[in-house]
Amino acid sequence: MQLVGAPPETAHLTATVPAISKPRSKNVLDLTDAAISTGEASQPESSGEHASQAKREAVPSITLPRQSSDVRHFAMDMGGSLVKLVYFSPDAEDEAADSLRPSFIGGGRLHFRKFEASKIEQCVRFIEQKRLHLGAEGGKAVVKATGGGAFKNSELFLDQFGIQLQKEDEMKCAVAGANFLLQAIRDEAFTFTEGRKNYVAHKDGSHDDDLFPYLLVNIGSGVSIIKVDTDGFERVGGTNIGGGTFWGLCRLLTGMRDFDQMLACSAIGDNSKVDMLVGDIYGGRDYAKVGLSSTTIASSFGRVVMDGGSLTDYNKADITLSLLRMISYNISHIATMTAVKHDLKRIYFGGYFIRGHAYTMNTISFAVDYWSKGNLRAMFLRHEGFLGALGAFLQDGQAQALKTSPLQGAWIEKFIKCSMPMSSDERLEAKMRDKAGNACNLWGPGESLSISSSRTDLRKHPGVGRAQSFLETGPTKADVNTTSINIFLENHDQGPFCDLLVDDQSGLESSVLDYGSNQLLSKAGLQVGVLHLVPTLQLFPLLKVPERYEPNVIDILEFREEREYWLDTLQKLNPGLLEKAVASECAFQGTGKVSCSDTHKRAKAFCLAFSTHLDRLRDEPAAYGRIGLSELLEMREECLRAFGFKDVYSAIKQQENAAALAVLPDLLADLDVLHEEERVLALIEGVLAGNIFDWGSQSCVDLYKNGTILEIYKNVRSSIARPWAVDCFDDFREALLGIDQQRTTSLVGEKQQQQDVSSVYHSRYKKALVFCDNSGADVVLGIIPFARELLRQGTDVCLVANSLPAINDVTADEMRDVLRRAAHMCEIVSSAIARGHGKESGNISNDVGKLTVCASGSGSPCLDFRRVSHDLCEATRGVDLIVLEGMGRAVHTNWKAKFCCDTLKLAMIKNSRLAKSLFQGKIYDCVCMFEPRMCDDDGE
Ligand SMILES: Nc1ncnc2c1ncn2[C@@H]1O[C@H](COP(=O)(O)OP(=O)(O)O)[C@@H](O)[C@H]1O
Ligand SMILES: CC(C)(COP(=O)(O)O)[C@@H](O)C(=O)NCCC(=O)O
Ligand SMILES: [Mn+2]
Repeated sequence: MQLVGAPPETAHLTATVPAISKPRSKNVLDLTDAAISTGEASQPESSGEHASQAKREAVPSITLPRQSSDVRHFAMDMGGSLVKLVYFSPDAEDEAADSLRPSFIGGGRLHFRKFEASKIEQCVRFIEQKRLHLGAEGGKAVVKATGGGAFKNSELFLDQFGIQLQKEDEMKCAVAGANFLLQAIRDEAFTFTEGRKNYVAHKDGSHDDDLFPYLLVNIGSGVSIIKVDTDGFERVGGTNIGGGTFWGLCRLLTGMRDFDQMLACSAIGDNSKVDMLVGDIYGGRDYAKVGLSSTTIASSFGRVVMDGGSLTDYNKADITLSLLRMISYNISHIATMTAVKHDLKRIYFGGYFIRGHAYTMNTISFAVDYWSKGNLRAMFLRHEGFLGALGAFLQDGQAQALKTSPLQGAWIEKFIKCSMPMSSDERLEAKMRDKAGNACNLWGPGESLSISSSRTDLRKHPGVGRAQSFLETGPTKADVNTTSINIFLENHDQGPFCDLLVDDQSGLESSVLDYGSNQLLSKAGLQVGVLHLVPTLQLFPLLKVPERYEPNVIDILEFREEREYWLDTLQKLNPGLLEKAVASECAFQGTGKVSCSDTHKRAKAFCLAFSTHLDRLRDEPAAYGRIGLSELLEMREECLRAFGFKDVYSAIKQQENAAALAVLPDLLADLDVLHEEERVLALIEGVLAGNIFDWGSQSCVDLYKNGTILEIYKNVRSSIARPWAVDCFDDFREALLGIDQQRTTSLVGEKQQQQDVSSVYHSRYKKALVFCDNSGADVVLGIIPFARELLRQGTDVCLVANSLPAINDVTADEMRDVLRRAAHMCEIVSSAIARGHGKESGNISNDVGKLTVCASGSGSPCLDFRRVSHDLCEATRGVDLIVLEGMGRAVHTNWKAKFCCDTLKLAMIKNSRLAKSLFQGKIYDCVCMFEPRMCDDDGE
């Protein structure tokens, strides 16, 4: 093989168009592609008491990937009970992330915090610590503020920071926040019935009739009831009996001060001890004539007088529950009547009172259904408490940008879990506080920590939450109740019992368990009720019906068995992954760079965090929104990254690439002597055989114990016989080769004779996007020869690979490297690369297509076409063939996806259950699915 035309080492293989930068003034936020995330990963925190307190109160942050980094903004909603703060942090500060994800530069996140209004000094200190008060280039930050506190605290902010709060109307802000969330954030709204969240699909704001008009019931200290329409809003009602009423009365009657403690306490209450029920009045009977059952509350707290009781006679839990029901029912009643009066069909409940609390939401849902006679369903918002603060934030000049930016597809959610990456040993000290508030090590010398579940406190609270300790011996679990509860942890080495406060419903609140400055257990570990999202990219332009696109083939939310199978499967893969994660860094031991004990701890922490998410999903499948297997697999990668594991399979990928590259020239020579028709088959077989190298599948990992990659490849290669489980090969060959004059002649004339390959036929495709899967034999011996054939026949080829590592998938950078090396072995590849750079090179004719590489924007083994890189979207120009390779990209996701051009899906199925459920097949079956273009405007 002649070696010509290898591009210079520095050359880039991508022929992507530079990102289109939108005109943007300094103080205008660019909301394009915004999304939500709770990740603290990009937020190195100061470790002070207040900072960590505030951190525990985080809710999902919203990512604005297109925001320029010189804007500093924050906004506040200063209510009667709570001060809500929304602030923006540019991603550019996060150097680690920058180096990893070039396409996300210029992004940022909106973070959410709350403070008690009576403790405004905590909020001030937080702002100081975060340096939020400092504007761009040493100037002052722009601060929008709403709520009464904006007036009340005006001087405080002027004195402290020299900041003049820019006051905004409270109703306007609540509405702006709600509209924004409902239109732009996927899975923001949900109904809640019998403990189950059902997300409400809006058509991403593109169809206003889907959303407007609606009634917004904001339950803060008091309640505002607002009618919202496309062109404005009106406060049509309200009630003074609100969240503040509950908080205040409960405090008076029970002595408790903490709102969440109150909610937790109510969980074990029995309101019939305090409330007068219909049955109490009717001698145990129903009042059937008007449809009241004997158990209906006739009079909240009415029983007290009946019993002649005084405060000390009543249990705190009973009082609390009675209060919670009284207030929730009352608000729901008024809200429903208001909706009916204004003929509104949609009713959303917001405000911090709801607190993501299951009982509150169940009560409201029941009451709305009851009073509307089944005509209305209560809907809730994930960012319930932050409508006003978010709305205030959006008042800052950027509201215009929001109105003009095309929302559809711009704000798409994705979930990440975990806390920020840990680098220092100090951070690795998992800390928790004992009863006296002193920090004690979670990992003691013997690392033996257990949850003593014998405590009656735990038994009393049947619950949905779950606490876990992570030990050498495996996790110990204890059930906890629905909000905060003391779990007594016994640290054998350290002695003391420790309190672990678990918050499960909303994930907003505190845990006394802290992982360094990192709150491993509260955020990453016990991750409760919070959706984590990462930057949104763009909708892939070649999707046939974007509105109906659903990446996942299996619905793990709907089907319990499927869900449990995949949760178990991922759980079982954890120990092997932990081993690989450790090996990926400990191999470098001795260079002084990585401490192995640090690595071990992070690996264990990763396992704990990820397993905890899996457990959480077992208990509450919709906890993180409508997620599928693709999101689970991605969550695993995000978790690894968050615990500092950048590329667990890096060494393996390099070895496999080298081994495969060593035999590439021979393979190419073998292929070149084949007749074109046989060659196309051999090439597809090669792709399918190469796809067996998947370190994410347990069966494959077991297989690798029995041979080298080349042995395995050869074996598989020789046993890949047609017909495959799904076999559209003939159609593809037909589509590729076409029946042109030249080919017909050659077939008729000299069928058996070997030919000068480059002149036999011309591919019918102008440009192919090939979505590649794994490193090693897969890309080198499967994809490269296939792509080379297309190139030789004049098709331009863009090889699309991950932006970030995921299992052993090839990344775009690795792809460039592999191609550079392949170019030394093959003239076609080197010429095609040069042509991809706009150069002519070598003595190959201009018939050779252009070869480019493009990063997909993904860091997952699957692919969600709702959010791919801008570069990829640009690369779709002129594409008439899409090739999706691998189980993750072509089967788990996109099996049913239809595109506006011919599509070839190639994969080996490395999971028995999947093979069975898709086509009654078995493990290692292959699929070669070919789907001709699906456009309505067919016919050129
Ligand atoms: N951690 C908490 N501390 C205090 N109140 C809380 C907490 N969580 C929820 N609440 C409830 O939320 C109410 C405040 O809701 P919010 O929407 O912030 O209204 P406001 O703007 O009037 O302060 C409180 O009166 C209380 O009922
Ligand atoms: C993560 C994967 C989708 C990657 O497959 P690929 O795209 O490389 O073909 C696959 O390894 C998988 O589904 N694993 C599930 C676990 C198992 O079968 O053991
Ligand atoms: Mn893969």
